[in-house]
Amino acid sequence: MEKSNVVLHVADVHKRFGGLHALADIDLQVEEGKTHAIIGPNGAGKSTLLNVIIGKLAPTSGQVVFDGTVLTGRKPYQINQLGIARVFQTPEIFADLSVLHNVMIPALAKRDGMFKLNMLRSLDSETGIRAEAEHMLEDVGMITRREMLAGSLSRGDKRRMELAMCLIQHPRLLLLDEPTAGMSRHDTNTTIELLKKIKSRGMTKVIIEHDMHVVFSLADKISVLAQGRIIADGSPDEVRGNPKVQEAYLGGAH
Ligand SMILES: Nc1ncnc2c1ncn2[C@@H]1O[C@H](COP(=O)(O)OP(=O)(O)OP(=O)(O)O)[C@@H](O)[C@H]1O
Repeated sequence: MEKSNVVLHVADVHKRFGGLHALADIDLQVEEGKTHAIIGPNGAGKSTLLNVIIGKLAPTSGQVVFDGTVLTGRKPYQINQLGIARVFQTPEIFADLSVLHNVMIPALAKRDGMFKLNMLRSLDSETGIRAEAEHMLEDVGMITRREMLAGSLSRGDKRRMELAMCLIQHPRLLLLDEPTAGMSRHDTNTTIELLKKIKSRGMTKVIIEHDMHVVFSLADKISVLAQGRIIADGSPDEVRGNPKVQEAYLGGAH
């Protein structure tokens, strides 16, 4: 029996790419309202695991269960509709549209069941969703940039906009793939504060991150992947003191 506060359960997942066992025996339980970090050296399998969760990759065996619903076999947009949003390592945005319109599109897509091209024509008449998008942009500190073209934003601002694009969907689970990659220390700290603010609202988060400052600032629980296996699982203090983790990092690229 699964504990009732487990909202995401990756159960006995394996993923093979030909002869490569990229994920082996993965059992991961993410509790409601917590921030769960997945860390590990380069090539450990972190992105593969995230892609299995969001339905971009099918596991070779095992399954992913979200709030009692089996995700395995569903398409990424169906998984998104169940309340899982992902902030990508490389933001997926409409470069030629304004920041405000970019944030409105996921809300329209959620309301209508999927993205349709004719949504782009009706953006200006959607006053309710516009107001909500403005609210989200206030939240992420981007309201003054709402009329800028998304393609002209700095990398840090693109990521903030993308976070607003996720938040407007009111996901139950937010997946963050290296949310501070390529950011300056100042932008990284602003993002940490922003993510802490979201945490205080009770949203569950799974975060993949290389920057240990970010991981230890945010995570309630950490799972450490090395060569496709979870080698340690626990609170930040437990993981920090674990000799297997130190060995994996010393032996790896970090
Ligand atoms: N589509 C694929 N086909 C074949 N091998 C793949 C594929 N995707 C990933 N791999 C391999 O699977 C292993 C895990 O890769 P993955 O990208 O999940 O690691 P990661 O922990 O996210 O690494 P990084 O920190 O460098 O992003 C690597 O050896 C990688 O080369």
